[in-house]
Amino acid sequence: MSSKRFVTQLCRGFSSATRTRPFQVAIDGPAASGKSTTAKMVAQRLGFSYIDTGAFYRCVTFAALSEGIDPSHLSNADKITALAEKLDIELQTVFSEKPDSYNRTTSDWNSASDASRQHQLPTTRVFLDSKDVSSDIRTGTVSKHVSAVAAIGPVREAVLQKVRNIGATDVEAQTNNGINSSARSRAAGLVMDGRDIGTVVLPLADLKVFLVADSHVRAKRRLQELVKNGADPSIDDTHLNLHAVQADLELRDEMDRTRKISPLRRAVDAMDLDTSNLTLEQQVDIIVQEVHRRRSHQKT
Ligand SMILES: Nc1ncnc2c1ncn2[C@@H]1O[C@H](COP(=O)(O)OP(=O)(O)O)[C@@H](O)[C@H]1O
Ligand SMILES: Nc1ccn([C@@H]2O[C@H](COP(=O)(O)OP(=O)(O)O)[C@@H](O)[C@H]2O)c(=O)n1
Repeated sequence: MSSKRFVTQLCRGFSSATRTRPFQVAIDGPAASGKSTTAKMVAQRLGFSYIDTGAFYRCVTFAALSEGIDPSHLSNADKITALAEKLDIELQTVFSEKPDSYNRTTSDWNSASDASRQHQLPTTRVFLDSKDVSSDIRTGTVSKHVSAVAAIGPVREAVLQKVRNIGATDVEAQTNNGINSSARSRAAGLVMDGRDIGTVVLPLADLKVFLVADSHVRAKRRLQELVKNGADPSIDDTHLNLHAVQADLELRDEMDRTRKISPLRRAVDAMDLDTSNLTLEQQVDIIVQEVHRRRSHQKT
């Protein structure tokens, strides 16, 4: 299918002109700007479903590397595309099912204990051909190669097809008012994060956010996260120092910004949000409040 036709279908699937479709929030931005953590928390607060599109590109990269295919060789593009088309990728986000946590405000959150906060954070597990690869896809090796994989046009089409299928399942479940503990059937809306969500995947999203943060701040946060998750430099080529992490993020951003197809770009109608001096809770509050504001306008 041609890229243009595919995107047209995707938009139709997610963006009919009627208000029966779920409210869509598109979050884009550079690496480690806080997209996925913020998106999950926004989804939890609002009872929306969540799709991490970066996880799809990471899965394809992990699968290619596992098969000994080097993504930095352009001649391997066909092999990587064939892999992308056949892989079965599933995301499972576990949300707190307590309805009151959807309405929690910053002051509630600040008064909660650390353990209780951690307990309430949603988590996403990623399954590749039914195997849990949530940690495998976050290694330094995968991060180093993922931008090359994401620059291959037919790989992007294969990923979009998979994202669209998941989104369509969400829409169907939401239309049927099915609410259960699965990430697939949370009513009312969808939050998706990535690099081209506001520009290509959900061009008619009800709210587009372009999340940025100073690259030094991003590197500090990413390094902390890698250490917390037990990154092991002996089995991974992660260089666990600030300078190397910052250089890796900046190189990936440059590749993502300058690729020909669906580059990382702020949508013209996106709201800018710089998280450098915000807490996670503050950035979530800002987005949740904006969703409430836009929804109340839509009702009137
Ligand atoms: N405002 C913030 N203050 C402190 N840490 C943050 C903030 N926003 C995000 N983080 C942390 O930064 C790291 C990177 O965020 P993440 O959501 O993974 O970014 P992205 O999805 O854009 O790569 C995570 O460990 C996250 O918890
Ligand atoms: N919509 C998307 C999402 C991710 N990607 C690619 O996938 C990579 C990994 O995305 P990610 O969101 O997991 O990366 P982090 O920002 O979490 O480090 C990005 O660097 C992009 O190359 C993309 O091209 N388009």
